[in-house]
Order: sequence, then structure tokens, then C-alpha cells
Amino acid sequence: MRITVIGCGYLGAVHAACMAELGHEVLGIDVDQAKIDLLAAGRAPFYEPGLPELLTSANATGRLRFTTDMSEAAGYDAHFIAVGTPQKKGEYAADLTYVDAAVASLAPHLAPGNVVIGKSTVPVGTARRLAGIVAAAQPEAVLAWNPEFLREGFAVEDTLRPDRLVYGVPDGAAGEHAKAVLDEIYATALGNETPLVVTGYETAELVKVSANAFLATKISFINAIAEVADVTGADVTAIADAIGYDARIGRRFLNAGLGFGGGCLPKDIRAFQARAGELGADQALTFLREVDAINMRRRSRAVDLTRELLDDSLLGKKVAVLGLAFKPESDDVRDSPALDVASQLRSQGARVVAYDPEAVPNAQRLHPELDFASSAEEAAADADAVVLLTEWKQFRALDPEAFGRVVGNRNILDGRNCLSPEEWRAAGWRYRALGRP
Ligand SMILES: NC(=O)C1=CN([C@@H]2O[C@H](COP(=O)(O)OP(=O)(O)OC[C@H]3O[C@@H](n4cnc5c(N)ncnc54)[C@H](O)[C@@H]3O)[C@@H](O)[C@H]2O)C=CC1
Ligand SMILES: O=C(O)[C@H]1O[C@H](OP(=O)(O)OP(=O)(O)OC[C@H]2O[C@@H](n3ccc(=O)[nH]c3=O)[C@H](O)[C@@H]2O)[C@H](O)[C@@H](O)[C@@H]1O
Repeated sequence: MRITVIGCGYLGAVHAACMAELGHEVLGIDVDQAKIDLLAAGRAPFYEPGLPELLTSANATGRLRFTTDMSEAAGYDAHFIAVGTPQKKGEYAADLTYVDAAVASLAPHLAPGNVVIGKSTVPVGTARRLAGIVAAAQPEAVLAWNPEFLREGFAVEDTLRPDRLVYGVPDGAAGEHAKAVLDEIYATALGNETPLVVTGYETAELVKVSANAFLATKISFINAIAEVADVTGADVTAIADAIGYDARIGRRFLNAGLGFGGGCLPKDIRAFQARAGELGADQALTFLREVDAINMRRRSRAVDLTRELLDDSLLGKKVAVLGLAFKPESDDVRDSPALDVASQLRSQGARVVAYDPEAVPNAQRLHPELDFASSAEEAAADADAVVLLTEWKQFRALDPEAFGRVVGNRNILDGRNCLSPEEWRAAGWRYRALGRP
């Protein structure tokens, strides 16, 4: 199948490379010339495990090309829309400017039989509106909605071996055609018996935002329990283990700590609330406001705990921040809880020196006022406290005794509940965590 992927960011670049890996002929299109130049040279514009290898092998086969020129989309059969849908400035709603611009610039190049496939996360109702635009430009083209569930850090694996596929298609022959094209694109996954849900536009759009709302709710649920654990001396990690043994609950996404961030969960739960309000279902999602509030409280709690570790004053104290990305195995700092805490510590008077294995350049662009180090040890040299905010493997593996010889004072805040309190205390550290005694 000849496929274009419009928008080559965290989602689109991985999707384009994976589609080429599966044997399709792929054209990646983006308005960002620098990104396209890197991709065309076979280099990943961001950190994502497995992506560089895929780009190299796809370039070698000649099945993957990149351009900024939308007119090159002419002659391709299927067009994925993978542009950003960020939160509007000062509002909860999603900004659909990029989606609208992408579809408008693609429209003149559509041919009969083409399928436009939405992948971006959008407010319910968007697909039906865009279907009208596609039909007006090319009556024999069809729009489908095919939400994406990949996780950053596992994006290649999740794209090549998704745990389910969802197609939102119109009724009738147009829908049958769209489904047939999607089946051909995903033939490998479908051959591996990946569950498939074929439904209408609105359901497909709602599957995506419901999934993210559920994940966010699960995290905030355990973080709310962590707040109660904190005032009772209970251990939230043991609670998560114990309730997680119940198969109806499950242990995954019950890691209490600094909470969720990134380019998706926070903006998606806000956009979902805004859209429900527009549709007159205001009451339905009010709980998501609480999910968001619990999540944001984790960040201020981390700052407060760091201050407590430093005898109630951050002023002039050196704090080593370990981790800046919103999660390990990513360089993404969009709405990163770690970066937010680092910035709050600095604005409250601490001397912050931060290190992250991959996210320093992105963090530096957003917060040039912070100081950055090139290793955990350099960040921690003579520090009054260490705060671990993203649970990279190399931080979880730190030796408390050896690391203790680097710092000024053995104070540590484990913001992700990923260290052994016993081991760190045995090495003479004052250990604090969120929801753990
Ligand atoms: N990042 C992720 O893990 C996932 C993201 N999503 C959704 O996918 C969408 C994209 O997200 P990301 O890739 O993270 O965003 P991103 O910001 O990394 O990438 C978006 C890309 O679209 C490009 N773009 C903007 N306007 C364009 C236009 N008119 N024509 C061509 N390219 C254009 C931008 O230059 C940028 O490279 C969002 O709706 C997001 O919610 C869904 C699942 C996973
Ligand atoms: O729509 C999206 O973009 C994607 O959003 C999330 O994926 P992602 O943001 O890459 O990362 P997650 O692994 O979900 O983690 C999100 C945040 O939650 C935090 N988290 C996760 C799990 C947990 O138990 N506790 C916790 O605090 C992480 O540290 C991170 O900040 C979803 O997991 C994907 O299915 C979805 O496709």
C-alpha cells in the first residue's frame, strides 16, 4: 500500500517508519523542515528506542521518504493524519488548528478511492466534520478514524504489535472500502489475531479519550490513597501490590509518586471535559477535574517534602534533580512533572542542578534558567539533597553507599517510589517518598 503520514512527531515518525518496516511504501510529510531533514538523513529527531534502527533499515530499502511538500501526496492511496492537538492556551479545549490545516492542505491532492485516516487524538465530533471537508474536496474519497494507543518509550513495539485496533468508519460502501484499506495496512497485526473493533466515528474517537481518562484516573486514584497513607504511616506501594493481585483491579498503572505528565494524558482529560461541556454533558466528567487536581498536588507535595528534608528552607541549598523527562525511556518534557518540580524548587530559592540521560536539551530549551549536569554524580556533587523525579533504570540502580560519598548531605526524595528505603537508610540516607514512610 502507498501511504502518507502527515505530521512526523512522536507519533507520526514512528508510525511512518513502522509502516515501511511492514512493507508499505511510505511518504512522511511535515511542515518542520529541520525535522524532515533529520528523518530524510535516517536520523530520529527525538529519543525513542528502536526508531533509529528502523529508519536506517527503511532508508536502505527505499520504502520510506520524507518531504515538506504536500503536493507529493498525490498518487498515494492512504493518508494518515498524525499532527498535534495540544491544549489551547488558557483553555481546556483541544487546539484543532493543525488538524484542520493538514486536512485543508491535503484536500486538493485527493483522488477517487483515497482513504484519509485520522490518528491524532481529537474531541468527539471532529471526524464527522472532517469527513464533510474530505467529501467536498473529493466525493469518492473517504475518511476513517483509527486512534493510536502507543506509549512513548515503547512506541515501535506498540505500533508493530498493537494490543488492539479500532476503526471508525462510515456506513455503507464507503465504510467497507475504508475497512478493506485499513485491513490491508494492518495485515500483519491482524494475522497475529490482534483484536479489532470496527465502529462509527464517534465511538472510535471516544474509545481513545476514554482509555486515556481511565489511565489518568487509575494513577490519581493511587495517588489519592498515597495522600492518606502519608498521614497514617501506611505504605502505598504495599497497598498497590495487595489490591493489584485482584485481577479485576490489576497492578499496572498503580505506581504512586509524582503523577502523570506528557503530551497526552493531561491535555486529553482536559479536552474531554471541555468537549463534554460543549455537548451538554457537563456533569458526566466532573470527576476528571479531581483527577487533574490530585495529580497537580503531587508536584507541590514533592517540593514541600524536599523543603522538609532541608530543615524547612530551600534558600541557597543545592538540590540535585535526577530526571527531567515525563517518564523514563523518553526525552519528552511536555508537561513533565519532573521539570515542573525542578523549576518550582528553583523559584523557591534552591540552587538546582539537574541531570537526565536524554531530556537535558529539551529541558534546557524550556527552562534555560536551570543548571544542568552531564551525569548523576556531577549533579549530586556536594548537594544538600537529591530528588529523584523520573525513574530511569540507571537511577534505580544507584549504589547508596558510593553515591553517598558524592553528596554534601545524605538526603533523598524518591519521587517515584522506585528505590529501596531500607537500603538507602542503611547507608545513612534520610529517605523520604510520596506515600511511603
Ligand atoms: N506522542 C504519543 O505518544 C501519542 C500521541 N497521540 C496523538 O497524536 C497526535 C500527535 O502527537 P505527537 O506526535 O506527540 O505530537 P508532536 O508535536 O510530536 O508532532 C506533531 C507534528 O505535526 C507537525 N505538523 C503540524 N502541522 C502540520 C501540518 N499542517 N502538516 C504537516 N505536519 C504538521 C509538527 O511539525 C510536528 O512535527 C496528538 O493528537 C496526540 O494526542 C496519540 C497516541 C500517542
Ligand atoms: O495518548 C497518548 O499519547 C498515550 O498516552 C499514554 O502514553 P504515554 O503518555 O506515552 O505514557 P504512559 O506510560 O501512559 O505514562 C504517562 C504518565 O503517567 C505516569 N505514570 C504511569 C504509570 C503509573 O503507574 N504511574 C504514573 O505516574 C508516567 O510517569 C507518565 O508521566 C498512554 O499510556 C498511551 O496508551 C497513549 O497512546
